Amino acid sequence: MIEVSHYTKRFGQQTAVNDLSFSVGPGELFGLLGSNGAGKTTTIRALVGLTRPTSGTVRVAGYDVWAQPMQAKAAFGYIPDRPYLYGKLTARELLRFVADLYRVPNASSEIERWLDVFRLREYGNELVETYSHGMRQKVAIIAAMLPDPEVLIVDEPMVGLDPHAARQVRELFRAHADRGRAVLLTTHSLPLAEAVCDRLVVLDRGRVLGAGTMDDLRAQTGTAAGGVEGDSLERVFFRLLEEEQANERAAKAAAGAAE
Ligand SMILES: Nc1ncnc2c1ncn2[C@@H]1O[C@H](COP(=O)(O)OP(=O)(O)OP(=O)(O)O)[C@@H](O)[C@H]1O
Repeated sequence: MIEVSHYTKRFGQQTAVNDLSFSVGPGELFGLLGSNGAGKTTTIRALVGLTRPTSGTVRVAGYDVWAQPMQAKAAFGYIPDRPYLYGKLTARELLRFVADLYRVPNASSEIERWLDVFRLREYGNELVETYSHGMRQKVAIIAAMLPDPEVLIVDEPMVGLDPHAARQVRELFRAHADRGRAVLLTTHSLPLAEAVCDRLVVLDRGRVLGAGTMDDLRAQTGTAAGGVEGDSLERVFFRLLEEEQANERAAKAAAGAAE
């Protein structure tokens, strides 16, 4: 349902993402991890049609996001890390607007159900500009979920959410995937990624350091083979970064010796 094939994005001289390929199928919750500046948001922006790949292709629900933007955009919901919401609308008005755009069946009752889920019903007639950061985040999540999208694309979902809402959202994404949808999320929360993701890609400075299930990553970093089965994603993540740094030092030393 999501296919990223040899995606590369350059900004001037800088390569933000280099030859990234992965796919996310129905029923899968997929995590894109990496340090600051790794290329996560750049990848997400390509998937939702906000930035054009320098090379490679990105497809959502079978549609090339750049060649068939209307079809692709109808198939996914997007929760950005900094959502833009029309502040002069109330939450109900904004959600009604989204429901009309996507022709959501039983829109009124669906909107009320979602406002209930996030305990926003009593604030539903307040202007969004009066909302706290977390409340806006919840409205952005509802707006993406209302059309029940085949593909859900989420950039840093938990920022600003209280612990109760964060748990709800985690369960919501898992349940969405379990209903045969595809969910792609980026996060800095390794415990979150470990708890909900079926497969992961770890990026660093635009390159893939590791990819696969938790077991694949453990095998790749030698932590399972070394008898430390059950190693946390945090350990695996740091191991991948350490290995990358060691490889770079070795390459530099080899280059120095050759001069
Ligand atoms: N519009 C742009 N112009 C120039 N460089 C950019 C642009 N957008 C992103 N970059 C660069 O691309 C690289 C990857 O950035 P990106 O925002 O994708 O990282 P990220 O993994 O989402 O990081 P973070 O965890 O900090 O959000 C960074 O070095 C960033 O400076």
